[in-house]
Amino acid sequence: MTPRERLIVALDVPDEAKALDLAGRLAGHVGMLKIGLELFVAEGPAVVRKVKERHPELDIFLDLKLHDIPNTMQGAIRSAAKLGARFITVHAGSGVAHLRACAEQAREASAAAGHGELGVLAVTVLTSQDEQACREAGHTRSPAELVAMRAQCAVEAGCAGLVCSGQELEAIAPATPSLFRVVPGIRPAGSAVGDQKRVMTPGKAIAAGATHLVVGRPIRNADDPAAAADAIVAEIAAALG
Ligand SMILES: O=c1ccn([C@@H]2O[C@H](COP(=O)(O)O)[C@@H](O)[C@H]2O)c(=O)[nH]1
Repeated sequence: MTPRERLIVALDVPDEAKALDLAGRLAGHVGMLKIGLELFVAEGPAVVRKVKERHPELDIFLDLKLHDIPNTMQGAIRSAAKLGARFITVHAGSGVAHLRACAEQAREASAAAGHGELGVLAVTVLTSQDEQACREAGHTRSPAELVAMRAQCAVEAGCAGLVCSGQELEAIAPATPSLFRVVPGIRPAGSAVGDQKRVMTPGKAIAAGATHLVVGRPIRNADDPAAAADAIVAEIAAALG
């Protein structure tokens, strides 16, 4: 995988026009585009087809963070496979059986759809949650302990990968050698942290074992998003050595 292929940009914009504009500026500078709740709720699956049609070279990551009964999540996964998405996210907190149902459905549905494999990524603990947020949500374990437990669930369930913060990577990388470790909460030095709580710079996250970085505001809000993406790709390349 090239350094550029490791960079995923979050298209967290309110409509298709803004998504296509940002995708156009970033094509050739990033590896994958992430469509999340804001854009998907506004524009629906049509925006996925439109972005893919304009930029067939860029994979689409559907970050819908499914959290429901297995039958309902499996239906959403069949629909995502028909759209030709590369990744879809599922919350890991519901346990191995739920994750396994999703991972098995993704393999079956992507084989049937013939678009290439849809990988299920298990979201361990949101990077916007710190110790206090986990306590308030009723957990007695720390974010790091929860991430380790849920990473194990992702392995047992046969998920393609997991989502965690850079801060847990060193602990979980040895136990997840064949999984994609997709890391949001990425902040180049000096960038505003915003609502993220467990953050890391691009270089440190790659050095700690991230396979992919997810970056939103530090690229989207830059005066020159393509130049901001290039700087992160250069930091990834330097960390890979
Ligand atoms: O734990 C998670 C899971 C997903 N995300 C998503 O990543 C991007 C991050 O955007 P920034 O603007 O760089 O903070 C965003 O789309 C989130 O929904 C996450 O941040 N943490």
